[in-house]
Amino acid sequence: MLSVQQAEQIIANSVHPLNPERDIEIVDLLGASGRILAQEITSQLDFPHWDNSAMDGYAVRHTDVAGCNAENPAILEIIAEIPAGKAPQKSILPGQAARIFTGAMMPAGADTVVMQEVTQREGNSVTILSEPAPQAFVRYKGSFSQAGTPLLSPGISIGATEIAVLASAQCTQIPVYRRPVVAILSTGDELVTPDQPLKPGQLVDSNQYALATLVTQAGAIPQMLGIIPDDPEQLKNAISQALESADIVISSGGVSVGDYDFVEQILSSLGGEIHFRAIAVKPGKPLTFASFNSGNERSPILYFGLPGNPVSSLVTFWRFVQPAIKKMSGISDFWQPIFVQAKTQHNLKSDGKKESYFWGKLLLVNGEYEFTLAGGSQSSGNLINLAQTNGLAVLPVGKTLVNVGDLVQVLQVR
Ligand SMILES: Nc1nc2c(c(=O)[nH]1)N[C@H]1C(S)=C(S)[C@@H](COP(=O)(O)OP(=O)(O)OC[C@H]3O[C@@H](n4cnc5c(N)ncnc54)[C@H](O)[C@@H]3O)O[C@H]1N2
Ligand code: MOO
Ligand SMILES: [Mg+2]
Repeated sequence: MLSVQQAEQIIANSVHPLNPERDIEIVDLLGASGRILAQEITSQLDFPHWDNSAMDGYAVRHTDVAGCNAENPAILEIIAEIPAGKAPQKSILPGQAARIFTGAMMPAGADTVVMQEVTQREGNSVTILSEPAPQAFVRYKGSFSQAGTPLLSPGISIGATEIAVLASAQCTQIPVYRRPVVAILSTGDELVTPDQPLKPGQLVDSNQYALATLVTQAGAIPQMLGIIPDDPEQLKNAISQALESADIVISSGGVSVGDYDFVEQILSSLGGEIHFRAIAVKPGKPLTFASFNSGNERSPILYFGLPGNPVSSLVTFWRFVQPAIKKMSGISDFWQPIFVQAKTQHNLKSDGKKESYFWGKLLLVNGEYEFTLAGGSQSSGNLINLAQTNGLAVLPVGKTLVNVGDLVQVLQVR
């Protein structure tokens, strides 16, 4: 059977990131939050835009205050007052100073700011009681970034700090990648929507809602196609409809070896290339991955047939689908799953034949991660104790036991 790492590689090789020319949208500043930048941002502005003061105080010529102290102060004539937002009108000549405030433009002639706390003011003169360092408290034009220098690179995720840079650069129409569209369908005759009363043998379709939530969190647009019965004709129609409009299609259920598991045969009959239909992972063994060449300008459409068991479908989503969505979305870094090392608070046991995932809580305790196994059943059919978990501890193939207090790799989820 294929290893998790082989499956991961096959998926990564099949993902085509969105096209930075074709797959872009223009959004406004606040609309850029959480989006992926598609083009480099430069500015014709220097940062700071002009020499300005970092303190409330006095703009002086350093040569006028060199060597001064409380016993031997420098006394200067104040010839101007420069608040923030006003251009200075006068140059500072020897023996002169300007009253200046934080953020205000430095006047010509001055090269240093003396903070107000080491001065005494009397009418139009100021006494400097302590020598400042040359150029103290001046933020020089272009010293943070010069005009024409790239400010933001394509492929980054846009958050508050990037929005601050875009606003400062007066960039209000921002080219971002469109969000990938991910179609989601649930298969199973036993499934009903959450608002329907249950008849014997029926079960609520929880996967569709959990997967739609995770798709949104991954930065894509979920297209919920509902519950499709275990009927080859209806399933075929639903999947071919999903392939029309989506970049990625996710189904849950119908990928095992039962008489009502039709997903693989339908993918083949629709011309999909099946890359694998089982991997050595627990839970999630029957994960099925296929791609469809759309023939035209579009990149291949990826199909993930997730196992129906609720935990299996979420574990395989976190481990395999989420990185694929992120890589497709145009992000250049940080699309890979994040693993941390944690000290386990419980023994973790596996038969060593498959890479095994255990769900629980990852907590930072005194700067070190601890993993606490979720209480109750670790059955892939038990979604109840998956709530409020945020980590999946991983035992690789060949590892049958991790003892309490030993380190284990944990995949961060949520
Ligand atoms: N003879 C074998 N049987 C099974 C094997 C095997 O190797 N040999 N593998 C088991 C494993 S492991 C898994 S995982 C499941 C995968 O089954 P399917 O993907 O075919 O899924 P279904 O049979 O349709 O459903 C399985 C289970 O999950 C429930 N389910 C399905 N969809 C949803 C949904 N949208 N929301 C909530 N729950 C759902 C369904 O009712 C079943 O209980 O196969 C094993 N069998
Ligand atoms: O893979 Mo199944 O997911 O073990 O229940
Ligand atoms: Mg089945």
